[in-house]
Amino acid sequence: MFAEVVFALPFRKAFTYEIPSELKKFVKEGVRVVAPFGKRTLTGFVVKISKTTQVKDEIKQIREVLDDEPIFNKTLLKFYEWIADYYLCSLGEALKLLVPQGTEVESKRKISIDKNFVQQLLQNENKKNTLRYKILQELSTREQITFSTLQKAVGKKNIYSHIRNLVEESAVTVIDEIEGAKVKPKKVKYVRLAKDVKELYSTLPELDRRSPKQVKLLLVLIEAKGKSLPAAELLHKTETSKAALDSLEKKGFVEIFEKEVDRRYKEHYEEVHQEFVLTEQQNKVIEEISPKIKDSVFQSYLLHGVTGSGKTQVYIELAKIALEQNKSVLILVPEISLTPQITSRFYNNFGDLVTVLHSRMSAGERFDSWRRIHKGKSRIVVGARSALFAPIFKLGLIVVDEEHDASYKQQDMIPKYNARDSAVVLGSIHNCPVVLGSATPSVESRYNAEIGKYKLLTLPLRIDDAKLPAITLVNVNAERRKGRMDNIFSRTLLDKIEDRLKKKEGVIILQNRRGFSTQIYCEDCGEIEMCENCSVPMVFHINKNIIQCHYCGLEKPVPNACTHCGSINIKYFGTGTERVEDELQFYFPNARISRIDSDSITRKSYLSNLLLSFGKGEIDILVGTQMVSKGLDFSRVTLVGVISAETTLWLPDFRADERTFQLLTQVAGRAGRSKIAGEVIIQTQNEKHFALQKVLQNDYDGFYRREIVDRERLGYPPFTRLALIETKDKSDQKAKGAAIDFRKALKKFESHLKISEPTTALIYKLKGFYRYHILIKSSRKSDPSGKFLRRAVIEAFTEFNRISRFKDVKLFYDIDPQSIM
Ligand SMILES: Nc1ncnc2c1ncn2[C@@H]1O[C@H](COP(=O)(O)OP(=O)(O)OP(=O)(O)O)[C@@H](O)[C@H]1O
Ligand SMILES: [Zn+2]
Repeated sequence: MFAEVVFALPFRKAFTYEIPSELKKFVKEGVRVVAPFGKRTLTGFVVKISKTTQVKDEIKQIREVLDDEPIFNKTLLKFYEWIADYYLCSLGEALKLLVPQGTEVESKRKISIDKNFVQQLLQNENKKNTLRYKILQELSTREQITFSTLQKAVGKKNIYSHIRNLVEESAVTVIDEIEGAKVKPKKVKYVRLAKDVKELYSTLPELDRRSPKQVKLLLVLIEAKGKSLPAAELLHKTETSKAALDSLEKKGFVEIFEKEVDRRYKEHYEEVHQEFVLTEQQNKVIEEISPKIKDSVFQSYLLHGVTGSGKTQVYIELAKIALEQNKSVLILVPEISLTPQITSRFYNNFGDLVTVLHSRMSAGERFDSWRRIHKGKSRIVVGARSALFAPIFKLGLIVVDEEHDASYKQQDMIPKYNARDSAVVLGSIHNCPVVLGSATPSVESRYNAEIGKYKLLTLPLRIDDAKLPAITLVNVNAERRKGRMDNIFSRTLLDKIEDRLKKKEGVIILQNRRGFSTQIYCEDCGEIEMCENCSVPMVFHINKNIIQCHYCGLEKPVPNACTHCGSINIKYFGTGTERVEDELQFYFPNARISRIDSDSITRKSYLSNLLLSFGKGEIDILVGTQMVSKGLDFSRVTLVGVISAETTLWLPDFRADERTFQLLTQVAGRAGRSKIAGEVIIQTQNEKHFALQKVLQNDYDGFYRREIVDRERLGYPPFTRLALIETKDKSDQKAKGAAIDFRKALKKFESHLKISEPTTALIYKLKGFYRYHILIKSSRKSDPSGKFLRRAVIEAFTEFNRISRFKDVKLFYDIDPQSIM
């Protein structure tokens, strides 16, 4: 018997292995196996089993099987094949998304060191600035080191020839050590009585004289009436030592055994459960979708419901229907740790059937959550982007809440998938409806609704007849001329805040930049303080009293003088959330103000506690970045202020207007969600800008109509499909050379595709790497599925590898990029 195995490596083929007879029972399609690969040992996925093989070369054997039960079946495999094909990665790289991190088994190359001998060699070395000397120096201090650690330590990659020499000199040996899974089920020691109580009682008096502590232990266990207790808890409670317990075990009084515990992510945010009579518009939506759940019919819906229209309750009702049908439910939300309210509402309705999956959980919690889903114990999965890959077998409904949110796109790792678009494919494979919900649908989804690919459903009214908030645009330039600006605040906004503080109503202030001031500028030489690894300005953080790069995290002390010319004439520009908080506290010394941004949200309980306090009225004003615009549902918020609408407006990206419209409409939607009317003040220098005008008029459709015309005229999605090619290297010349060569390799596709010349990326240098971009556009008319575009990129890559001197330059493809910066 043979197994076809794929690995999470960039090889687009499967490798054939023999299944040794003792593993025959366990190797099935859909399990993970450990197998030799080249000089290493790796974890791979079995995608096919066959009786015979055409392979003529030597066939290696599978070493180990990791899963008792398959983690994917033929249906699910189709989905991962689609991911690999569409986002241009290997099937193994796609399947890697399915498994929790830290569960793979791999070999690591290690260097085992004869320390004394290496120290001798080091002393005999007379040249002290050679690479060999540096290597010996590193080796002389330890017994073992991995190749990669040594490479990092000496700052060079090409250490192999030196190591080979050292092996010949018998100073070191190279070993391949297999490292087991880092994340495992958690087992805890439990104790229970091994004899019956009567028998025990008769021995107690005797025992009490010699070992009163042991008696104490037994009494607690007797009290537990046959139930087992965790050993740690038992010892703590009785203030006894492990020795006492061990001795009881030896005497046969108790039994100590291991029990697996379920690690659950603890939610800090809780709401009281509420029952509702559904509104007519909610019922209409549910009536439309529920037959599709019952009959297992795929259909994608765009649910366009204004802010506060009760979309969450629609999802909950639909989930109830899926559960009745014995099916599971997947709810995707953007950055789940920011949306504790929706999670809490699902817990309130479905209790233990719910599990969450997100990046703030520990690896162990995620692993246990994954296994609960796999076993079918957790049937409602609420999670961020990566929850799309939860091992759900009987899926009855997929919801993508806030479908317009950019966080659904994986930007950093391969494959760079979009969870929203992939969710639609997943639904078609599982034959279930997919609901994309938003108050501000993405232009692409709205267009898909227009051409009938998605079905459009609407919730045009707010719950309880609440009115959408009244919005005012405040022109800061005009206000400044009238002397009605106090630094970054307009009088208009300050007056409104004062009024709400008096009435004890909640206020939310948005400034979509963190830090205190976002640029440090020298008035003498005109230079801006830049990051040394990235071509972006350093940001001043007053709380930590540092300057920081928001791209690579580099922190430095605040400069006393310009680092270019030494002048002390330095000025701070640009407003971040810290400054907003600081100034607010100055104007309203008695107000209770809290800040929400990625600097302040460091602990997982912080945001939940903060939102609880805000809900109870213990905090008056929340200041934050876009984090405050996402889904917050507090009836006491009656005022929303935006310090500057410009933070997203002038980004050199074709989605800048869309992002601005969405951000402002969403944050405005936090106000007036209940009986008391809400008000929104947006400060801007561009009040005539159409995106802001459409926010003001609360006119999503108007925004869409105008935007879609521009997209068609300029040849952007949804009328074209984009692929962004990025080259990146520590050497500017090499990164540029690779981009030029890749562009040459693309030349023969020019008649069908619009291909830009290589350009420096907008953030030209990032974390020490120089970046070049090529943007490819493929028309939806001539290439509706994008097949031609993908083929062109793959073929160009093969050609590039053949012709280019810059093959070792890092090269990335991004299909449907969210941002082209
Ligand atoms: N049928 C109902 N009757 C009364 N209240 C309801 C009903 N349905 C939902 N609600 C309440 O209305 C409020 C707004 O609903 P929800 O938070 O789901 O809005 P939303 O559509 O998701 O808005 P946003 O897009 O702004 O996040 C919530 O407090 C919710 O509990
Ligand atoms: Zn940087």
